Amino acid sequence: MRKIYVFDTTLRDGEQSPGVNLNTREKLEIAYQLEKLGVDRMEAGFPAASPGDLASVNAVARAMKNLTVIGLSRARETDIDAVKEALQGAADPCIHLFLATSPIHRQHKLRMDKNQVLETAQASIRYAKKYFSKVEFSLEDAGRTEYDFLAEMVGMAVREGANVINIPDTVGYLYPSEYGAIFKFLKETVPDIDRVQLSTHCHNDLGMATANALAAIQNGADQIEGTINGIGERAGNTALEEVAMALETRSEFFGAKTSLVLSEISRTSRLVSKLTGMVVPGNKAIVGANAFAHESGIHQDGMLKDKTTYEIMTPETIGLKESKLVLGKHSGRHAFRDNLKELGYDLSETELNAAFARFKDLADKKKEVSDEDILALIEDKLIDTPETFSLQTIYVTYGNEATPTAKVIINGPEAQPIVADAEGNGSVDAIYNAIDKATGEEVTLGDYSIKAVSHGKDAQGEVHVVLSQGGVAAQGRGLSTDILEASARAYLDALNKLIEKRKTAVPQDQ
Ligand SMILES: CC(=O)SCCNC(=O)CCNC(=O)[C@H](O)C(C)(C)COP(=O)(O)OP(=O)(O)OC[C@H]1O[C@@H](n2cnc3c(N)ncnc32)[C@H](O)[C@@H]1OP(=O)(O)O
Ligand SMILES: CC(C)C(=O)C(=O)O
Ligand SMILES: [Mg+2]
Repeated sequence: MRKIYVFDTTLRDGEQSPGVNLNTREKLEIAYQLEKLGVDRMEAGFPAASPGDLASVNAVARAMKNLTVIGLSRARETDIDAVKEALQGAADPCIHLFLATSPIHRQHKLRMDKNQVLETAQASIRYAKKYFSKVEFSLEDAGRTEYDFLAEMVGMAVREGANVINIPDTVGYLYPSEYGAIFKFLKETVPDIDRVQLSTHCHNDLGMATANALAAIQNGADQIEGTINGIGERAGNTALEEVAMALETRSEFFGAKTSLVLSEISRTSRLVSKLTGMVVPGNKAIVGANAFAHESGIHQDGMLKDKTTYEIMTPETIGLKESKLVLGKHSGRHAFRDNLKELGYDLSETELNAAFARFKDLADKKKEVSDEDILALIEDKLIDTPETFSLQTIYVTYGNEATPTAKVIINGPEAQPIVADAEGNGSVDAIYNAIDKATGEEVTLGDYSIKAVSHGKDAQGEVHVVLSQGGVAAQGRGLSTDILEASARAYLDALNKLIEKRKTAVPQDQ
């Protein structure tokens, strides 16, 4: 299996993400985690950018004992001097020089012709070689550079003694077959190309950064440059975790592997997200919250029968505990039953069907149904009290400067539903006054409490009430994604229990 070297640039190109600014302490924290992840090379920053960046690169350089620490530099002596200063104390220092080679960059940005670019690059490699035994040279915007000029520049860098030559698709422009072809061309054309390592560095402007990096590997690249979570300039860089897992999962296809400690991927991703403030989208490959989560019934059924039906890699590989079967409106009975079993409930087929119907009702209202939601649904119905009164509908009118009013439609012992309306001190009070009117029951509200039983804006609210009547008290519980509905349900639940207690009460001896 061919080894692909991992060059992490989270601390340099990753930090170039708009809005991201890492201080020395944060850079060090990420660096230690990248070391655990097993990256071979780490670009710690761009020392000429600012005194702060120089200091951070130096702190990282001194801290890392088992890997190469790299500082970025333009093709300028002052930048190279800054890298020299920043990498003092590094166990294995390397300078990364770059100069753009494409016609667009030559003409508009550098305002240099081909010769000037060649000579500037050559002079900078020569200068850097005086101080560094390891030099990487990057042809910025190589992806949009003429083939013959690429070969000329790479040939020069090989002769000048660069150790690694990087061929970036700086603006994420190329299609994998085009990008791969450049590596093939250089391998076949440039004399002594085997004396250097070729490196891939891709950006994700058209969403092809990972595919392009893999195409480069297929065509002879020895090193992959990228960032954790794919952060970086504009749409970001190649996500290292994606390439590492593609090589791992399709090893027979690529015949190449990184030596990353894959089980550290998830932890590294979380840390980088936390410290950079760049949230990982739920659907992000490998490290997104949904990457190992399944919501639809047919997929969940497949997963329960055999995980390979819907997972091409295991969550354990990247350091996660397990896959998730998320219960939601697309889930089916298999996953629902499995979830109930995990929660300690083994329901009969009839009970399961009834519970499943209630679950689907709830799932229509909520994005995700949590274990707490399921428990609340099941336990509420396991202790079944006959319902003398049940809620059909409530309407509430509320305004902070108006008296709240409520109208309720209640199913009672008669065939015809009962309609009543009332005012109150607040919305809940108005609902309870309307229920009293509808049921004709006189009860006293002893206690009222409310809590959320799951999380988020669409959490279920659970209301507890205690009602009393003639010295007899009963508790009621109501559950809904709406707290006013939960309040009404709790009141009716307690009322039904009071009525049951009244029916079964042993008459007192006179
Ligand atoms: C593809 C990449 O990711 S490259 C890395 C990009 N990262 C960064 O730019 C972050 C750090 N950069 C900075 O802090 C600043 O740009 C500095 C300190 C490096 C330079 O700042 P300034 O001196 O004010 O120059 P400014 O950034 O405005 O312009 C860049 C200059 O560098 C030149 N330049 C650009 N690339 C190179 C290069 N590889 N080699 C030599 N000169 C270069 C530009 O032509 C321009 O030169 P000019 O001033 O003669 O027109
Ligand atoms: C500095 C170079 C390698 C770069 O980041 C790019 O070309 O994208
Ligand atoms: Mg880049």
